[in-house]
Amino acid sequence: MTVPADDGRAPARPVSGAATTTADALPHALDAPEVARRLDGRRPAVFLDYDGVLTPIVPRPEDAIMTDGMREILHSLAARCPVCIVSGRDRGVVAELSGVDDLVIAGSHGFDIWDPQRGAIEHEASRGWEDLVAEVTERVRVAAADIEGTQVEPKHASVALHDRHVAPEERPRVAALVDEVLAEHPGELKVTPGKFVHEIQPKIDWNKGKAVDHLIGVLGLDHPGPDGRPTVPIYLGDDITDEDAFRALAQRETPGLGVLVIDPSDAAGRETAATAVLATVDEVGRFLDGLAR
Ligand SMILES: O=P(O)(O)OC[C@H]1O[C@H](O[C@H]2O[C@H](CO)[C@@H](O)[C@H](O)[C@H]2O)[C@H](O)[C@@H](O)[C@@H]1O
Repeated sequence: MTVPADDGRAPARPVSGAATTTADALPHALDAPEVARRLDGRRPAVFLDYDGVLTPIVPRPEDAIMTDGMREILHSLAARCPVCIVSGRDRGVVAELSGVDDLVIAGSHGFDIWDPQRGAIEHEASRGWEDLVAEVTERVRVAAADIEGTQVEPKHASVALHDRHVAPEERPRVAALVDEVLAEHPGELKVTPGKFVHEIQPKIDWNKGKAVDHLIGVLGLDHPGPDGRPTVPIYLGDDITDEDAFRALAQRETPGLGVLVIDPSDAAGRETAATAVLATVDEVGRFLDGLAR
């Protein structure tokens, strides 16, 4: 078991509680008998990460625009089963970049959940951290201005400090800034890892996994669907933060299905609680298209 460091930095590998393996040992979701077996006779409820799953990773966050084709696949799937997007981004940004405003979106790593039918979905971590996040966002914005190439993304319940365009030799300065900010707020903040991004969040026991479990309860997805078939939750994600959701599904009484989207060349080094893998956003489209039929 890897225990989180006490400085708020997330562990590099998933904390146990669900069995993990390296991604190169997992079957491919498009032809895995295990996936077919778990879906057989069941209605899927599909939870989807955004960046790296519904859109490829691109150099600038604002350019991750979902294709019309993926939007059609999502709508066709949503006509047959529940579909929710669960993103580290703000939900308004997800709606704008995806062009989707009629699905449940859990934004800000699941802190901010909106259902077009029910409105805001409240939970135990819905509020109480606003002043802290505003203060930290301003602190990071001012300090990062001195480090060329950084991009600060203010968000509803966190601030993302991107360093993709920072010279490699300057990146330790970005990490040092994050450490400084954490040290200024002992016990109040955590930083979750991402792809060339440090996500500084309130240190609250809430994450994508808790959000998915909460949604399953609120949306009644732990009961059979209208056609009487039992529901099986499926989560597709690519990041370390998505491991919380894979674990949450693996630990359910009737386990759900986690699908890790990962370039095969990175798979040997990635420990995961997922059940199967896909390699690209195109394969995600084919997998969802198959579920939609
Ligand atoms: O949970 P997600 O929906 O996967 O969001 C994770 C973060 O994605 C975005 O950053 C990442 O994707 C960008 C676009 O491809 C890329 O330029 C960046 O380097 C990546 O870190 C987003 O900007 C973050 O706010 C999300 O938390």
